Amino acid sequence: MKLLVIKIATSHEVEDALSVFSQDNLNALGTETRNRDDFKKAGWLHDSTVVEMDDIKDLPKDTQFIAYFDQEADKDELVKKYRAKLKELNGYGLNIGEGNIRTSYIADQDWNTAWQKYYHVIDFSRHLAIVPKWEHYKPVFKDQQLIKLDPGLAFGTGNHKTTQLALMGIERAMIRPSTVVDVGTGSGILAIAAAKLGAKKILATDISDEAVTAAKENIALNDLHNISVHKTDLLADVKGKFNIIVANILAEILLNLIPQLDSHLNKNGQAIFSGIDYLQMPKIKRALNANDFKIDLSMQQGRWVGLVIVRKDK
Ligand SMILES: C[S@@+](CC[C@H](N)C(=O)[O-])C[C@H]1O[C@@H](n2cnc3c(N)ncnc32)[C@H](O)[C@@H]1O
Repeated sequence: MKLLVIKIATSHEVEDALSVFSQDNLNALGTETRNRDDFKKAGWLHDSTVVEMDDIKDLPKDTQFIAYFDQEADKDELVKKYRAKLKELNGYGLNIGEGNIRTSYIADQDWNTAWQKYYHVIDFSRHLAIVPKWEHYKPVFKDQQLIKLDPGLAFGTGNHKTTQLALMGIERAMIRPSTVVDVGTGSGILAIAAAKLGAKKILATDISDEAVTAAKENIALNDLHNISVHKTDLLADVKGKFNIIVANILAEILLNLIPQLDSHLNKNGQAIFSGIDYLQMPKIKRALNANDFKIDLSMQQGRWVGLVIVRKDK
């Protein structure tokens, strides 16, 4: 079966009115709105990352309103009714934006799993591959470690450059079985990677309830028993010292973590930072220097910087 899709380029001022009109007067099967502002804020609200606006397909100028109808519905009649409604709303002094209306047909799919087609195996490195839980993958090297993931649960699918820089940092830092704390664990991907690369004991922290739940589910999926998950702000309430501290969070938040490094890192401990926009590097360098740390290795992919950090006297 197919669905008729009507897309209107409009403004946020009329999205509620269009939604009520579609459902109450036109018997739409469903409606959806895509606001430019939501895309901008999404990263900050949910996982503190900057959303790359250029990467978003079909980014609306203001608001894109989408309504879905049965394929048998009269397309021309519906378009006519939407045009009249927009004219009416404009008459009330509301901004209706561009007001362009486009129609198309799409296959009626299982919406709960439709997003799965965007996630595939990431054959990341000699040592690591990230495998969505519904896919099968046979490594070429027998000892390549697989991180099984339900990527729908929280930030940390393995696709983002910042996660990949952090993974590279862990690979470099893990030269012996170590204790690790993963600050801002999201899906748990970095904690799981650390475990698979040979860490002894791992603590994963996150400020968000959703991330804590997601990380626990993904850890269970990988049948790992040496990772504990704790809800907290950075390293607040975390006791003890670690060989490795890894954190993939925005620079503004990493600046608050830097003063906590000394009391949570062993003598030869290393911190791995990712999620730093290259423009924020001077601030990070100043803060590290002021806290007696230095950069041992710097990696960059696009605008994102990842760091391996050690004490100055090392
Ligand atoms: C960019 S995601 C990183 C997820 C995963 N570690 C990865 O590398 O893909 C950042 C995570 O940090 C968490 N976070 C943000 N601020 C935090 C804070 N102050 N303390 C702990 N976690 C925080 C967010 O909830 C989110 O899960």
